[in-house]
Amino acid sequence: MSDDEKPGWFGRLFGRKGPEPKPSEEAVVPEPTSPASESEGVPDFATGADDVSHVPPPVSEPSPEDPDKNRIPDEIEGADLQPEPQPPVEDVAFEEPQEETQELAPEPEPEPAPEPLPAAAEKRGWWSRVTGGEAPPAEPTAPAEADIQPVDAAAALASDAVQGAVEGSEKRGWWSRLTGGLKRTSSALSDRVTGLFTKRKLDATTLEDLEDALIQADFGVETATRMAEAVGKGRYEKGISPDEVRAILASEIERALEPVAVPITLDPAKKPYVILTVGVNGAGKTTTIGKLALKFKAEGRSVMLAAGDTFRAAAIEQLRVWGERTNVPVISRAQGSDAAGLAFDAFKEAREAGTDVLLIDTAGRLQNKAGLMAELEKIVRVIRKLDAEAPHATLLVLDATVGQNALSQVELFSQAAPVSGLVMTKLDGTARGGILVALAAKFGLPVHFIGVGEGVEDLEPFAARDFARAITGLPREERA
Ligand SMILES: Nc1nc2c(ncn2[C@@H]2O[C@H](COP(=O)(O)OP(=O)(O)OP(=O)(O)O)[C@@H](O)[C@H]2O)c(=O)[nH]1
Repeated sequence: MSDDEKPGWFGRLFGRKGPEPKPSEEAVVPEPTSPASESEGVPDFATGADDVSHVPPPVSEPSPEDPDKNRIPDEIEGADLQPEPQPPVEDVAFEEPQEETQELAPEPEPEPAPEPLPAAAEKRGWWSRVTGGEAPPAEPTAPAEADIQPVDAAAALASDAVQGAVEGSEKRGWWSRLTGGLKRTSSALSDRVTGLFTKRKLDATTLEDLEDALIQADFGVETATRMAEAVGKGRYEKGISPDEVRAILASEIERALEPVAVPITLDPAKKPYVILTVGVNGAGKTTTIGKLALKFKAEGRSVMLAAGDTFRAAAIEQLRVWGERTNVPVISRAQGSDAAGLAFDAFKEAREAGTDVLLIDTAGRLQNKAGLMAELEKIVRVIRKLDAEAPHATLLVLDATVGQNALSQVELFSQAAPVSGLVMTKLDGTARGGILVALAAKFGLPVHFIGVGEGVEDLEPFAARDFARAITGLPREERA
């Protein structure tokens, strides 16, 4: 289909979306009032990349009547990297850690008392299918060490969050969780498709409206255009049912996502296999680490956690509670300690204990963005003193509710750490789950896991076909 056959297609596409838009994906995609989607409230983690020059800022055109009307409030823009009213990190200076492991003080009384692993932990099968590896022998016991200062209210909150994640998992299958989690996106999309294609002949206006719906779901302009064109191909002035449209969209989405649906593969020769997790605060790093720890353990792998978000006491405590609940040792130090030194010590300890997987948490917020990036670079540099190939995987955890801002977060974090794959959380909290497709189109980074809820079973390996069908409201199709 040529542009001549679609009068007003691109004119409308680019002309209506802003006064002076550029013909690029980011310039055209509107963010209604904030970097996050309209439905998510006011996340304080919605940015993290305001100095990435080639990524345009979210829509912030002043209104002629009220210049402040569309201004992005300071508390949203860049808030994840603003100072916190916490004691400052003491040692941001690059003091490389010495070989000696620091003495760790006795661990405080665990609070609350750890509970047995949920049934999910005993479930096997999916992880084997994904990792393909043989389950290693039983876990050697490594000492749980910590010198965390007691954190009262924060600890209680963190414990509640972990408790909710563990207990909030009703016994439902993944497909049901996935479709439930993607409901907001799929309903919005499906309603538009039904409205547009019921008893109507397919014309340019209908396709433009479809394209708008896809853009609103954060698929990105390029992908939305391609998908709308696929629907229109050879069908002008003919009838097409909403289900046919959904099927075409699903197949386009699957095609775009198939190359990035790559499972994380743990190399058993690397002991420990070091996984660094990065991302802005609130994206779900700590929760993801806890859920992954549970999954790895369920496969019989031994796991150790490193509480590398030394900036926030609550983050340390949250990881400690995850460690208790999953019966996994957590290496931590007092708030404000050097995160790179902690990562180094944890690596050494995991190696000495013969641990299979070391999951390192990191801060998502520091006193400023440069500090955050410097800390990540330092962690990577320091653990490479023990193994030049470490970290063996660096997972960037992205919160789907930040919408197009996820694109700039990938660019920002990739500058500081060797991001090897993505985990997208909170797809249940947005009607704009198409962001995953936009990310795939732009970066082609492997998407290892997606999260569709707070429960431990709400994080699963990413499968392109299931996602494509769930997001378009189609029933599951079993592969032959
Ligand atoms: N609805 C929903 N909530 C999620 C999902 N993943 C994580 N969360 C919740 O998001 C919140 C933040 O998660 P954390 O794991 O604390 O995020 P973080 O990136 O470690 O944040 P900091 O510790 O602040 O750096 C918690 O309440 C989680 O339960 C998801 O897929 N869906």
